[in-house]
Amino acid sequence: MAETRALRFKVGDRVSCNMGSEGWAHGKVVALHYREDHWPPGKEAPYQVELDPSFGGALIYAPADVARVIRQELASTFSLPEEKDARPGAEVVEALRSEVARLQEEPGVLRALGPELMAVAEDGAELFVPTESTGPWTVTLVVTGPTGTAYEAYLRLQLKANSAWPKAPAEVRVHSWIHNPLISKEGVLDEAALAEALADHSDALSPLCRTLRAARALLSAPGIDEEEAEDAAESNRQRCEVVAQYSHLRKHRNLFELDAYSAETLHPEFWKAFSENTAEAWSAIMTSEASEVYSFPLFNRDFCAAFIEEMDSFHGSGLPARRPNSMNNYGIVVNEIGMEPALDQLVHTFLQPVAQHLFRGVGSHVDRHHTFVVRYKVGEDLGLDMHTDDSDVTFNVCLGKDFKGAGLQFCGNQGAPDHRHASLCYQHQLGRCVVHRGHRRHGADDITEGERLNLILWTRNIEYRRSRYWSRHNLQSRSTGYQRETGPPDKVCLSFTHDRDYGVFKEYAGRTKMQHCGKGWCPPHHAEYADFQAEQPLD
Ligand SMILES: O=C(O)CCC(=O)C(=O)O
Ligand SMILES: [Fe+2]
Repeated sequence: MAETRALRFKVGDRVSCNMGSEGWAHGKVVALHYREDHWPPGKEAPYQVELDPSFGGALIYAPADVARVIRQELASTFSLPEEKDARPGAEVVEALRSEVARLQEEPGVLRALGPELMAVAEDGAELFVPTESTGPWTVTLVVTGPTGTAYEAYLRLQLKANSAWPKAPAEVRVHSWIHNPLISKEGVLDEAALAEALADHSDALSPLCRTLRAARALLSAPGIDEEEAEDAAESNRQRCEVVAQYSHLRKHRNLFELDAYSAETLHPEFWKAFSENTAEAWSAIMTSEASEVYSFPLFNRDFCAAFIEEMDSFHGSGLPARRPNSMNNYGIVVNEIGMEPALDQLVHTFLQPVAQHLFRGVGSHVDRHHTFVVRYKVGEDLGLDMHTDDSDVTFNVCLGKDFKGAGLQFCGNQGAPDHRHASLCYQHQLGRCVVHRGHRRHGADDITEGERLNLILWTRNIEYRRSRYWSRHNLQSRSTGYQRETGPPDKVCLSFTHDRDYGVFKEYAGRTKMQHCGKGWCPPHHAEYADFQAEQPLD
């Protein structure tokens, strides 16, 4: 018989279960060593869990006793501790400040910044503006991972502490896009695993230092599921390998450096607004293109040309590139070729204030960013089907080259009655950035001449995603998140990938009919407009 390990929970314990794309659902353990009749002999699940009525009340089972699958119930919010544990804000700030100063001495720490009061935080359902007395605060760390492991390279971490610090441990967010089974899709290091790891480090260390050591140790821990941990480490190793190999082939070394973005590379108007950093200065460089779509000058000409040369050089190197998404065959995820430190600076220093100015709340805080270059050319990818981005705020900068066509079509917000109605056709301009919410339906018209490269930054805000606002626009809430459409869609807003009525209004191009006809899901049945007609699937 296989060796049995003690289970972490007992009957009656409150737990949170990982429901995949639907997030975490709360409930209580109702049975241990659970089995279903049709399971082969020997198969069992460690726990049966009854979900709370607010999560549907179903009986489910947890397939593994690991923190990624089932963990102690999460507090409803991490921003504000229980009242009895809260300390005066000034004390917490002082404690964090002196710990940050000491962290600079810690091996592997390249930079330690903060504490900084968060510009926005969630209290479980709502977003609120923290104050110096409530917190929470963040400390940002740029570190190298554990030496000799697949996580050795540059890492950007953000520690979020509330006013019960250090009694309440910090939440650790890994902004770098590394593969690790203990890091959630949004980049949060598993809370239960962190609590266990903290216990392994001496409490004589300062609490921040202890948190950092525990976090680093966890990244390279074999994990409970060794195979998964090894797969993640391998994919990380491959990424580091590409970064290392390309580091010898870089054409413009400055594009990869921490201070790549400066008065020399940014557009002078942008630099002026950034230096002044007032609402008036930002407003002065913004063009309102349509409701919630803005554009502004970001890069200067020479910088765009250098960026393009770098992309051409990477393509020419023959090194493997990870593609940004399934719709894009020629794009490159630039974080994975070694540009991450530079792009972190672009996002967190320069684009964050823009997002805050344009989209207060959702744009007030940025965690991870997924950044890539897309390339369109006659004979290659021509355009991009209508879609929404898995981002909260998207920045899209045109790098060149010369081209015709390729308008960026905007429709409505996902799930809104007018989400398939046209609102804007934006024409890209060299060095100019268009910025919009990720849930806005948009797509790129085909290029008719030349070649186009754009730098796209998808930014995410965990605070926003934990609040009630997120589920309204969340891709997964197709059942509830869609309101009835007001009428038939505009042709330009149709998506051959997603829509059920594409073929009713438009001819499919080439092979897309075989791939997509009759396979769409949009609009969901309850949101169909009057006299809706779905296309006929192919036989
Ligand atoms: O090609 C463009 O300008 C749009 C690209 C885009 O929307 C995306 O990659 O998400
Ligand atoms: Fe997009």
